[in-house]
Amino acid sequence: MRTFHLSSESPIVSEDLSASALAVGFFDGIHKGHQQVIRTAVQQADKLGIDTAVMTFTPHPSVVLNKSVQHARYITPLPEKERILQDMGVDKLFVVHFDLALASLSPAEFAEKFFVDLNIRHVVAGFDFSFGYKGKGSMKELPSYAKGRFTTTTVAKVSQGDEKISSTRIRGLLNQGDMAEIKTLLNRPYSIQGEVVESQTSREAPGPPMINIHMNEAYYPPAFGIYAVEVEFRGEIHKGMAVYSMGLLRSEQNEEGCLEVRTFDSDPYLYGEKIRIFFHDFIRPVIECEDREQLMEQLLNDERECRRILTLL
Ligand SMILES: Cc1cc2nc3c(=O)[nH]c(=O)nc-3n(C[C@H](O)[C@H](O)[C@H](O)COP(=O)(O)O)c2cc1C
Ligand SMILES: Nc1ncnc2c1ncn2[C@@H]1O[C@H](COP(=O)(O)OP(=O)(O)OP(=O)(O)O)[C@@H](O)[C@H]1O
Repeated sequence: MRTFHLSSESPIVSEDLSASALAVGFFDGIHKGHQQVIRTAVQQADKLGIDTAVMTFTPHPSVVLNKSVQHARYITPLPEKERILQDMGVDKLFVVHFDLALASLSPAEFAEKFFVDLNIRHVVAGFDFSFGYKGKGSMKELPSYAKGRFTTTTVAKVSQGDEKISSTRIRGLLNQGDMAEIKTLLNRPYSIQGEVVESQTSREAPGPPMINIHMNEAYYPPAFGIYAVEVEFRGEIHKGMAVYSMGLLRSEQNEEGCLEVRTFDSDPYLYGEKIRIFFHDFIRPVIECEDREQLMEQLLNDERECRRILTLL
């Protein structure tokens, strides 16, 4: 997959682009609804014998348009999106810089610059996709801008439990730490990749060493708490538990949050390595421990509970 960075000032990439079927939207999370849109583009591309492309935007429009809730952190920051889209068989990813100039393009201008000029022959989006100045363009009018130069497919609403699956819904579940429900909406566990910044035996916690991870600020953070996780490093998956907290005993508490994990059956020295944490379930909120004994007992209970959950996967 190739990634192309575009903006309203430089919309056309310098080379002649091969024809594509395009899925368009912000796609934060690449949840089941998004997957349906992207899979439809893959099917259309196969039918037409052309490439599959996805168009996303950066940053989130809410940031540029100064909305009351601004999404500057993502369920899937750009590198995660690239990884997932590559696995879905996408050939080209267009990352369009979202700024006020882009937001002021009329729907017709947007369709000219970002569909026709990029050699898009088919456009797929969901029932609620809007584009162009004040979001005035919709899938209903898109064929009138296409003037026969591309065809369109509108994907019907994908719901779960009578409610639309959306990035907003998943952000709400991350605020509650409801990783089990998130897994059903994403069709995969929520995961983050981070670098190990400390790999040591904790003064307080019993058992194998804690691994402290730097969680990139671009990720939308989960609720503080203890989670049953799988950890991927050096090409292998290990069962374990994670605590996401303000930095429990540290003298400087960190508003951004600290992520520590402990794997049950291995304790390699991972300093500086990139590892991936898959969040499967919420175990409990962070509690204030009176003494080392209470913490040790709590951690043994947590480990038992995590092992039970992870065995059922
Ligand atoms: C899965 C897990 C859960 C934890 N939960 C708590 C907790 O609820 N309360 C607490 O005070 N410490 C808890 N700890 C311990 C702290 O996260 C931390 O490792 C310990 O306080 C040592 O901190 P230090 O590295 O600053 O010395 C937990 C550790 C692990 C591995
Ligand atoms: N549940 C869904 N069913 C069908 N299409 C969807 C669904 N969710 C999103 N889409 C489509 O996927 C594309 C990307 O949508 P977008 O990024 O706005 O997702 P969203 O989950 O609705 O986000 P948000 O909650 O932030 O509004 C758009 O074409 C949109 O219409």
